[in-house]
Amino acid sequence: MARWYVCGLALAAAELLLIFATVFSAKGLRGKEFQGASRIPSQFSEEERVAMKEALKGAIRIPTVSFSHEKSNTTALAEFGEYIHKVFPTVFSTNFIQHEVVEQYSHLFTVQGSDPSLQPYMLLAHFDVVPAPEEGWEVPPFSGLERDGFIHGRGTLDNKNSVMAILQALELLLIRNYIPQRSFFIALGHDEEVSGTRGALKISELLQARGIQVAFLVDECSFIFDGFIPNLKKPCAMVSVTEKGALDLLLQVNMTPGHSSAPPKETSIGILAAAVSRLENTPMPNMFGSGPLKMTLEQLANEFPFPTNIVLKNLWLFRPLVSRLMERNYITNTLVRTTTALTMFNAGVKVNVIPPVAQASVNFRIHPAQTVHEVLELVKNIVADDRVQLHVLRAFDPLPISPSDDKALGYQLLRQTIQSIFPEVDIVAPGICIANTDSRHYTNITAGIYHFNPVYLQPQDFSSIHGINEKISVQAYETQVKFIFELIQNADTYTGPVPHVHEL
Ligand SMILES: CCCCCCCC/C=C\CCCCCCCC(=O)NCC(=O)O
Ligand SMILES: [Zn+2]
Ligand SMILES: [Zn+2]
Repeated sequence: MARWYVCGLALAAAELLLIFATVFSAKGLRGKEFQGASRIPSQFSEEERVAMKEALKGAIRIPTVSFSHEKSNTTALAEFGEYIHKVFPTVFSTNFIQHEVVEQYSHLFTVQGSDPSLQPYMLLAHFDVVPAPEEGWEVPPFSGLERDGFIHGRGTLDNKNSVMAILQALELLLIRNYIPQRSFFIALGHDEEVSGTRGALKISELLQARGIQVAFLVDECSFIFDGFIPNLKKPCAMVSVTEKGALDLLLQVNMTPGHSSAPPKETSIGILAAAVSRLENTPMPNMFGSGPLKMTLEQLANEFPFPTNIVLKNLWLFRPLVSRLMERNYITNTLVRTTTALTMFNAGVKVNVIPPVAQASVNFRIHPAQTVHEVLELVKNIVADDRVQLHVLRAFDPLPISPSDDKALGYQLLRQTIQSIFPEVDIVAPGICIANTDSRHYTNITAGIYHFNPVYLQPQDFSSIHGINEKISVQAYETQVKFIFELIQNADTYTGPVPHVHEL
C-alpha cells in the first residue's frame, strides 16, 4: 500500500501494466479451451456444502470487532486475513487474480477477465463487526454454532456472510476451471462499522490512482424483504439504488458549576435535555414523493390487494394518505424522512454538584432528497437556543440515485440473477439503503452503486443486525453462494433485459 503512495501515479500505472502483462502471458488456467466455455451449473457436492458452511462458522469465530475509530481488534483482523488464505487456496494461487492487502487489514482482489473490452465491475463486503456483549444471546456471539439449521453469531448477516460467499463462489468457480471474461474487483473492508476511511476509502483511492472506472458495484444493505409492509403478502427483492446520508452532531451546553443545595433556575442538563427532547419530538419533514420511494411503490402496486393497489397506482391523488401511513411504522418511516436518533448523553460527576458541561450526540440519517446543509438549518431552528452549541462530528450527503432502467447493467444483472435463483420472488424493485456502507467511498469510480444481499430478511432478523441473536440459515447461506456463482457468470454473458414472467 505504502509503495503506491511513495512511488506516485506514474509508477503505479506502470506497475499495473506489468502485472496485467504477466497475467495475460501466463500459462495454465488461461488455456484457450476455457475461453467462452459453457455455463457451469450452480450445483455443489455434499462435501462442498459442508465445507462452505464450516468456512462461514470459522469466520464468525474470529472476533473482528470495530469498537471505535481508535479501537479495533487488530489481532483478529490479521487472523481473518490468514484464515481466508487457508480456506480459499485456489483464489490466492490463481495466476489471473492479484491480491493486495490495503492499510494492513483490508483486501483487494483484481480478477483479470479474458475480454478487456468488457468494463469491470466490483463486489464489496466488510468483515469487521460491531461489538456483541453476550447478554441476551441464545448462543455465544462468536461461537459460530450451528443449531436448528442456523449458523449463529455476530456477522452472519452483517456482513461476513457476503465476504465468505463472494470468496466461496469464486473458489468453486475456479475449481471448475471457470475463467471470467469480464474483469472484476473484490474489495473487503476491515473498518466499515467505523466509517471505512482506512479500508474502503484507501482502496478507492488506489483504484482511482490506477485510473479504474467500474460499470457498477454491489454492496450490502438490502435484502429480499418479507413481512415489512402490511398487506404486501409476498416477499419483495429490493435492490437499493441510493444510500442515505448522515450527520453526527454533538450538542453541548456549558453553565457555571456550583453547589446542588442552591441550584440555578436552569442547569446544563436541563437546557440540553429540553433541546434534545425538541429534536425527538419534531421529526424532520416527510419527504414522500421525492427520491426513489414513489417509483418503488408504483412498481409494487400490483402486488397489493384491492383497494391498496388502486391507491398506490394513483399517488397523484393519494399521496398525503400514503405518506401518513408510511410514517406510522418505524421501519417504513425511515424511507420517508431524515431520521433523528438520540444516541449518547453525558453530564455530571457527582450527585451534589451542578455540572458545568452537558453533552449529547445525535445521529441523523439523511433522506436522499435532503442535504447535510438543509438538515443542519432545520436542527438550528428546532433547537432555537443559543446556549446549545452544535458541533458537527461527521457529515456526508446521501448518495446519488443509480440508474435502474433497462440499460442499467448492474441493476439488470441483479434482477436477472434474482429471477433465476429466487423464481418464487415476483417483485424486484429499486429501494433506499437506510444505513451507511463502504459504497459511499466509491462514488468517484462508478455511477452504478447497488445494494443487495441475496438473503430473505424478516423484521425480527432486522432487529438482530447490531442487536442480539444474529443468525443465518445454512440453506440461506448456500443460496447466497449460489447467487454469486451465477452473478459472476451472468456478468460474462449478459445480453439484455429478460422480461419477467409476470410481464409476459
Ligand atoms: C418492501 C420493503 C420495505 C423495506 C424497508 C427497509 C427496511 C430496512 C431493513 C434492513 C436494512 C438493513 C441494513 C443493514 C446494513 C447495515 C450497514 C451498517 O450497519 N452500516 C453502519 C451504519 O449504518 O451505522
Ligand atoms: Zn454492514
Ligand atoms: Zn453494521
